[in-house]
Amino acid sequence: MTKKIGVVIVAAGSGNRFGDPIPKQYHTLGGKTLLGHCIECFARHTSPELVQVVYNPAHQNWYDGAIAALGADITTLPAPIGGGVTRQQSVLNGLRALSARKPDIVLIHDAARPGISDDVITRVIKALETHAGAIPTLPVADTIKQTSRDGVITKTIPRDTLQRAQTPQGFVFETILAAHEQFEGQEFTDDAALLEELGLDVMCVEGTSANDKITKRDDFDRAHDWIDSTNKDNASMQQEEYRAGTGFDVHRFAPGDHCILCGVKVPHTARLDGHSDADVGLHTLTDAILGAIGAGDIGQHFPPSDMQWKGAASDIFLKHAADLVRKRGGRIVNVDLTLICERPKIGPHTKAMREKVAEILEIDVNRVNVKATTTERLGFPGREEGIAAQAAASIALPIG
Ligand SMILES: Nc1ccn([C@@H]2O[C@H](COP(=O)(O)OP(=O)(O)OP(=O)(O)O)[C@@H](O)[C@H]2O)c(=O)n1
Ligand SMILES: C[C@](O)(CO)[C@H](O)COP(=O)(O)O
Repeated sequence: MTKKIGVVIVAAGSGNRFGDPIPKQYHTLGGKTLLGHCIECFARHTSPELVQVVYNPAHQNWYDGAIAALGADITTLPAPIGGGVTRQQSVLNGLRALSARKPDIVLIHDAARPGISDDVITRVIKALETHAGAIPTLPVADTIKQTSRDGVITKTIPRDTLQRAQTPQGFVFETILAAHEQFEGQEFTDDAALLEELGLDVMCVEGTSANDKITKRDDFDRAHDWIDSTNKDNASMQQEEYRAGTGFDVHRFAPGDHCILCGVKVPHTARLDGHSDADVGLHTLTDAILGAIGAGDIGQHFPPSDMQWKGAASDIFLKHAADLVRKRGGRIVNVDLTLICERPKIGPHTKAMREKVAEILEIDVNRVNVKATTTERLGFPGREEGIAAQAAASIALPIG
């Protein structure tokens, strides 16, 4: 009898060791997020209806962007379920959500392992014909040392019986659900450990190095190598194309004591005048991003005639543009802004401005540049009648 295969992909982690504002599972390789690669691979072994993603609801925008970049056949993917504070709790939430769909077996996978292959999945499923659990592993290649807390070696551990555990970890569904329910709140670092605790056999099958977990930045570079080699063999792999957009804006000065520039309050002898908070920096960046995705300009999305934008904080406009990029499955590669004025002096504020823009766009601060120039006292900026700004944005969008 053909077994009904359920899948739980855990993607609710925050990627602290990866150290980027965007959680690692939402970083892209070859036009798709790490999570997207996993979803597509498992959907091939079962149907998308049986693939349950576990996520952090605070990551909704990133999640939507990840799904938007996938093929049309993924549209029947169930809504993601919220995770817990530990991987183990996230797995349990996923298993509970999946139980109504009554799978016979379940494969539990880390979204942080985008290099999962059909072969590894097939080996795990095959081993489940004779065992309650099966996991992919790789033998340990290095000599393993046990050390004291201060780093002095206390023992050399024979490595011939040691294996590195990967995912997907496959189980008879009812067995692993019952085990996770029983051990809820106790700490285990993988799912196989729960069956081990119950004295049940878990079989090891051969994993692959491409399936190693992305934990730190270096691991991500390694995964880039994997995707490059996969692309050569797989014409259907989705590719990215790069788009550029530019923006330009001017706001005049009016009586006041500070300007809002890139979301930062900059003390000055005048304020900038405008329908919103007149943040010339954020308006210009918004136009550059809208330009790169062919989405018109800020005035079309937020008409000056609309009173709801009167005095509005311009964060809203820039965030809207970034959301449009993510909804198309794209990502912001970098933005570069030049503020053009004699005064106020911008230099002392560029760090805070870059951080604020990065926060609004939800990208790394290294992808944001803010600089300033004068016009040598020529023209309206030179006469200190207002501030002009120009910006460029580079966006990667999936092709096809
Ligand atoms: N509360 C958690 C913690 C982790 N995970 C998922 O479990 C997998 C393996 O965890 P790990 O590599 O530790 O991911 P993070 O928890 O995101 O990373 P870190 O420990 O560095 O914060 C990842 O796909 C992660 O998203 C999860 O769903 N829920
Ligand atoms: C489940 C796992 O990926 C198997 O290697 C690993 O144990 C997850 O551990 P982490 O500490 O949450 O990265």
